[in-house]
Amino acid sequence: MNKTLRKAVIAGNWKMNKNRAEAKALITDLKPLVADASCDVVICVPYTNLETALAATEGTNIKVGAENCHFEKSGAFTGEISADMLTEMGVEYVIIGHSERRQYFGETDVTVNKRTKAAIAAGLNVILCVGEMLEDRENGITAELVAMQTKIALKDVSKEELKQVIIAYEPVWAIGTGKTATAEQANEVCAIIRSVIAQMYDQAAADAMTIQYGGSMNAKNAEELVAQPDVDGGLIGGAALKAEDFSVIVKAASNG
Ligand SMILES: O=C(CO)COP(=O)(O)O
Repeated sequence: MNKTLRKAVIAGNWKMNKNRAEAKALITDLKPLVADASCDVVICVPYTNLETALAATEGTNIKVGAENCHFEKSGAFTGEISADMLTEMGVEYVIIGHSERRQYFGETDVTVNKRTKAAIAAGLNVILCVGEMLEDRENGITAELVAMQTKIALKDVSKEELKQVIIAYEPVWAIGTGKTATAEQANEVCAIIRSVIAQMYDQAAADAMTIQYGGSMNAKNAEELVAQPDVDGGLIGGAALKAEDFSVIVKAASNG
């Protein structure tokens, strides 16, 4: 399996953090620090910061993403945002199926699949999140669960469309807890996801698939994680809110 076949992607997930002034300041600090990155750099920000982030990153190597989108094109869906609304603004990425959406907002594998397909159809790049809860890991069903999440999320997504998808493996027990998966654990599950892609599509598609790790990745542990053969970068929460820390992770992925 040749890691050089795919590009590492470091994506920040700001979650529900930063007002517009803070967003602008963070991006201003970040720009020079990641300007020479050889991996892709993405920041996924709250809807209210998208316009600010797009303006602040113009002409740079930093791409902008949203943290979710709805599966319908328009209609009576109070509080939702469609994929077309995002692309119209110039947004290029969207996170779909984050565990916080699944845990707190009733997101299911089926709605993750619908949102993934809608985002792809609109031309967005999808960061598709999968990952087990601590209980699942303790019950020894991590591989089965993550395989199922991946298969349902990608139902009816063609091999061509798959090029618009990045998968983020985020063990729920490692998110925001300071408890990182070991490099071996992260690599093991990323490799399982890759084998699911090989089964669903083919080996070439699996080899080309960017699979990130996410969950308490920080400036200290990033290097070891992104050096793993099946880990192609990361989806970063807390550490993405600090320009210096995020840039250290970007540098680690540029070398890894
Ligand atoms: O959920 C995450 C990224 O989507 C990870 O969050 P933390 O890096 O804060 O653990």
